Amino acid sequence: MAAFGLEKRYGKVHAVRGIDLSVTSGRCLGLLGPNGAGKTSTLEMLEGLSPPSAGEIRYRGEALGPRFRDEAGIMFQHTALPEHITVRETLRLFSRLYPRTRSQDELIARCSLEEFLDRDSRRLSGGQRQRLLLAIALINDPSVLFLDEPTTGLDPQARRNFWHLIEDIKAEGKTILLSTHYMEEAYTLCDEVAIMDHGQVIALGTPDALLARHFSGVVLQLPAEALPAPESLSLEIRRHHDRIEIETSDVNATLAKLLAANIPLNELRIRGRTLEDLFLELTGEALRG
Ligand SMILES: Nc1ncnc2c1ncn2[C@@H]1O[C@H](COP(=O)(O)OP(=O)(O)OP(=O)(O)O)[C@@H](O)[C@H]1O
Repeated sequence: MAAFGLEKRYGKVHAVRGIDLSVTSGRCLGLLGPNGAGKTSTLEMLEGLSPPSAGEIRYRGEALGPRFRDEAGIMFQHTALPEHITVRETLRLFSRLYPRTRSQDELIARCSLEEFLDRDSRRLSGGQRQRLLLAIALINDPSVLFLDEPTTGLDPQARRNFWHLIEDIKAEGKTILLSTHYMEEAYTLCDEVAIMDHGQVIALGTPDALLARHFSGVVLQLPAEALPAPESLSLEIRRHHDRIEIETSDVNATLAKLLAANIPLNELRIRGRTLEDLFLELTGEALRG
């Protein structure tokens, strides 16, 4: 699936400003960016639900048509589920909408729905609801699956559980397009990421290649109070509210400087670079969750 010169305008709002994307069959592409970056607008165009203001979209070399609709599955960011019916009945209801469906038992097992099958779908926890919405998106056994911020609002454990389900679905060979503002989610699930900001793609590639292209070295973290006057050390330092971070590609030399200045290192931590750092590097702004 590919898109060229994609744009979306809502009146005066130019939400998507000319982006090119492609995802190969069986791979997972992540659209990553802060609130308002244009991820949902882009996904809705790729899903064939919202006409682009400019640009074109191709699926298996053709414009989006019946074949695409037959082979696509969508998990929306907000979905109203029918009320007063159980999870099992909800699945049955949605199954009737498709000529070809995956077996219910398989869907139930794939999305771990067993324990709440007979519960009213309004009584589900956040994680359970997302698993049901995922099952609904998989009913027609799609080749390409769209997930719009599937774990927003979930607690960390539920988010990780959901990631495992997506990994299993990926292993079935499905193509996945996913939007998220969680860098770790993109890093865990996506073969490629498109980092978006203000309606544009500002970086595109595999997570590791993007990090390697922009960074060398690691980040040393210390509590803010450990370095009362860090400026005097001529190190590359970034201040956060409770800690400072020192970027370095020569850990030995940096540690030697800190030791020479009698900086207490008991609480020193070392971390690698993340997609979060990359966003900060590219835009000068932290990602707003
Ligand atoms: N139907 C609409 N009418 C007018 N403006 C819209 C509409 N949908 C989105 N926008 C605007 O377009 C811009 C991009 O929104 P979009 O929802 O695509 O971003 P997003 O990256 O998905 O954000 P979020 O992470 O909050 O879902 C925002 O400024 C938003 O307010």
